[in-house]
Amino acid sequence: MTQSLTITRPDDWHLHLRDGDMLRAVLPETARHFGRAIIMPNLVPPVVTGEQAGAYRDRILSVLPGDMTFEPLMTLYLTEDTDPEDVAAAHASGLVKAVKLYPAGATTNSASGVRDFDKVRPVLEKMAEIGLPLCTHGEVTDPDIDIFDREAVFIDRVLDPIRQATPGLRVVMEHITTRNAADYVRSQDKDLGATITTHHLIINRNHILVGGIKPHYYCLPVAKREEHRIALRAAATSGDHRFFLGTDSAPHTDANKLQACGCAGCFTATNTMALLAHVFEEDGALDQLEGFASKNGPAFYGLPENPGQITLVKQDAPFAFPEQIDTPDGPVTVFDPGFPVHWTVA
Ligand SMILES: NC(=O)N[C@@H](CC(=O)O)C(=O)O
Ligand SMILES: [Zn+2]
Ligand SMILES: [Zn+2]
Repeated sequence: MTQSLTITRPDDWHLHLRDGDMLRAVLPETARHFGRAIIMPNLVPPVVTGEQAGAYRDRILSVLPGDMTFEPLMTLYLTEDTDPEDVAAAHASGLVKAVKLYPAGATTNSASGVRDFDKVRPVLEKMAEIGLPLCTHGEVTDPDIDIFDREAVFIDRVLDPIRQATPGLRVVMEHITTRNAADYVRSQDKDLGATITTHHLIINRNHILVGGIKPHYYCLPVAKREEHRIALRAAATSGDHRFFLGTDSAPHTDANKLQACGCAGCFTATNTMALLAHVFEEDGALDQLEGFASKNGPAFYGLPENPGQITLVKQDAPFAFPEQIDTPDGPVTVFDPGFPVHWTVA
């Protein structure tokens, strides 16, 4: 029996498109289903100024296939040298929709990130004044802190102090992976939201480590215990408008994933909407999928919802997604949930 679900065209509030050949190869995977995406600025070198964000936006649009519509929502990479006036001008022109905080060394291409949070105080104050959201990679980098605790410690040591010191600053906790993060979001009555990835709704740390190491499940923040995955599922499917989809689809070639020191990132752009339909149905919450993927994000960012719709269809036979996307740099493996998926986007 075929079942179908039509929802407002979704957006992706946390996406890595990279640049050059990789950008050209992965952009259609997102633009096929999503109307817009918040584009992460962690290129090499990073997208720091408004001028750089404008040039990157042009490069994205120049490789968008002619039969697709897609709006890249640009972000700036926060450094200790970021100029508050440049940020304000990039926001005022409509180009930039958020500023991204990477603690230096926390993740892929974060070397130019922030070490001394006092140095970015003037930028944060300007952002609070003009209503420009801060997106955070919320992990401390202190070598003494266990990697599985780095998100929870970030909330206590960095995020909450920043928010207390900067009233009115709007923050999106990106790719949350713990019950602690979901609870923190729920405990705050304004100016705070969180994105949740597709893969963190599906895998826990056992999937990475049991029965042999699975590099394609390795991303940052690393997946945590099962109780945290369950807490994320509860948050995503609850209808609470503070939680919305940010896939963190992060393409790396297989050559860069499958080596002694492999890159962090799961590539989920291709099958995210099908996987989410599976997950939300499993939790008896298909009616909440549209809020999570298509409504809560625009509401947080103060943007209209997308005009179009997509239809998800459930078939009797499992749908075979491509295992890899070919790029001139080499293949990129598509996230494999490890179970048959009967949903697909019509
Ligand atoms: N999530 C990841 O594991 N990787 C991201 C960086 C990030 O979002 O932290 C990437 O750029 O590859
Ligand atoms: Zn991150
Ligand atoms: Zn990311």
